[in-house]
Amino acid sequence: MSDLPGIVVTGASGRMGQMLIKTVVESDKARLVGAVEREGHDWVGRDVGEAMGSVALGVTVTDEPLEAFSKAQAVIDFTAPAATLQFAKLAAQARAVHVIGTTGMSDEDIAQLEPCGRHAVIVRAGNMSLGVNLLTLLTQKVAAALDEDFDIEVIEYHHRHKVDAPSGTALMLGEAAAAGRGVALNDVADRGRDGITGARKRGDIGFTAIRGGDIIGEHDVMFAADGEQIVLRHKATDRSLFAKGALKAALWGQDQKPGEYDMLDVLGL
Ligand SMILES: NC(=O)c1ccc[n+]([C@@H]2O[C@H](COP(=O)([O-])OP(=O)(O)OC[C@H]3O[C@@H](n4cnc5c(N)ncnc54)[C@H](O)[C@@H]3O)[C@@H](O)[C@H]2O)c1
Ligand SMILES: O=C(O)C1=N[C@H](C(=O)O)CCC1
Repeated sequence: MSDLPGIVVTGASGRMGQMLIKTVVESDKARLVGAVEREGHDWVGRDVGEAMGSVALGVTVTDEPLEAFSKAQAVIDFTAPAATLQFAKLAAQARAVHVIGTTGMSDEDIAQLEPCGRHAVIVRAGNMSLGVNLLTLLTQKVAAALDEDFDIEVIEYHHRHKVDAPSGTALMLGEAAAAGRGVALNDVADRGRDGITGARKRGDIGFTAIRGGDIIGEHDVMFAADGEQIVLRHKATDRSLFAKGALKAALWGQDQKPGEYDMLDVLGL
């Protein structure tokens, strides 16, 4: 039996779930020990490789997360907020590193992770890519250098299936811009304009969400003043980017003390 860290992937049939399974199986630094789907899903009870239309991997998809987590060193979880909250408690119980890529979590949801982080390592980020995490630092720097003559707008573009807005990445970038300005994002965020909105309020950080086709994920941070604009942009062209970042976080988490971390910690940025 290999002593490589054992990984469970939740939401195994999802866009990210399948990409994560492929990434773990192809890695020589980890092994796949479990695949979890929701109760009633037609993949439950099937070999996950075969369910993905490929060769058998010897891992049967289960709807019993605790049983799967107890055999693992890490859980990689890109699912939905309610599932992630349940998985956080179970990963803490199993003392497994919990890598959370799920977005759309409310402030109340995020607060519920705190007790879990006392027992296990949690790494959570709305975007696991090096490029976006670097972009948060650049955004903070540019926002700090410019005054409120520059309106800040975060524009995000995603595929037609995405269910949450603004994207987790857009919120990370908004937080970074707010930090650069020395304000709390919740005090200045302008989300979802419609109708007679009135003119833009000075100092607001706006969010625009575009949904269509198969766009993997694109983000612009626009600083717009009279006579000039600066646009910082990240474009993801392959979902494996997020899966590779998540696996990196799961491995990094093996050597950390219980607590809540983000990708800046993992990447040492
Ligand atoms: N942080 C990042 O880098 C990053 C990158 C891409 C996507 N995401 C986020 O990951 C999440 C998933 O995205 P997706 O495109 O793969 O969505 P998806 O809808 O394709 O997959 C979600 C999967 O979760 C499963 N699921 C839901 N509830 C479950 C439960 N209780 N138990 C087990 N499985 C459950 C669903 O059945 C589905 O297979 C979204 O929140 C998305 O925004 C984050
Ligand atoms: O496909 C998605 O959904 C993505 N979600 C993340 C977000 O909300 O920012 C990262 C990009 C892809």
